[in-house]
Amino acid sequence: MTVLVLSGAIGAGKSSLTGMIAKELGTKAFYESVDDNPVLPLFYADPSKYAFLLQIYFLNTRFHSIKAALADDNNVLDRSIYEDALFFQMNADMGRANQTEVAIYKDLLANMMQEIKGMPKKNPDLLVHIDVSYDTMIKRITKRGRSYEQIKTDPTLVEYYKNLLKYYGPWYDHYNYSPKIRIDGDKYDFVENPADRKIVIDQIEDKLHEMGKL
Ligand SMILES: Nc1ncnc2c1ncn2[C@@H]1O[C@H](COP(=O)(O)OP(=O)(O)OP(=O)(O)O)[C@@H](O)[C@H]1O
Repeated sequence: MTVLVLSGAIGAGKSSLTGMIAKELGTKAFYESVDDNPVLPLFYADPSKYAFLLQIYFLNTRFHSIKAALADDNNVLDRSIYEDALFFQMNADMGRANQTEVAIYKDLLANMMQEIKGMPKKNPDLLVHIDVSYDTMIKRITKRGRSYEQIKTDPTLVEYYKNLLKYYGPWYDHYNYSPKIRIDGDKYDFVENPADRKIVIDQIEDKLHEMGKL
């Protein structure tokens, strides 16, 4: 039983790589559903009003998929629950949530994680983190074209995205729930280039071999 979890900034390619890993390893993919998230467009339009509600929404949906994934056999999840606290902390630091909201969120998250501790598997086996620069992130966000994420429509997102990348470095360094591997998302275009895809998949499989999971 092996559970992999992907992490990385907006547009890093987590969902695409999740599908590729699942296909290669013959495992089941769990996707965060973005397009039917009713709070996300509200949040982008008015972050201060909806930051807390958005976190509660994500916490709930991620808890659903994490429970299903950890109770089942070999799985790949396209986003880790551990990154949500990073997003919320950053939004709070930007003045979009108050300390009471942060405290309630952290308490609820800790309470939910206690429930996971009682499950057969408590943590993922491997975190696959995709590193991207600001330029790559913007290229992918533009290519994908979700209207509310575009910096052309909302120039304040430039600061939001740059800030997010600043939070991701220390977040990855401190992550210690499982072994981890870093993928260079600038160097390897695993979506468009089959040779790059093979290199990335090999890196992940080598890591799993090294861990005795393959
Ligand atoms: N905890 C969170 N707080 C605020 N916004 C979040 C949070 N989690 C995800 N988002 C937002 O949800 C959207 C989707 O995020 P995410 O990075 O998971 O998917 P994605 O952009 O499709 O990634 P990828 O291209 O790597 O698959 C983005 O607009 C992101 O800013």
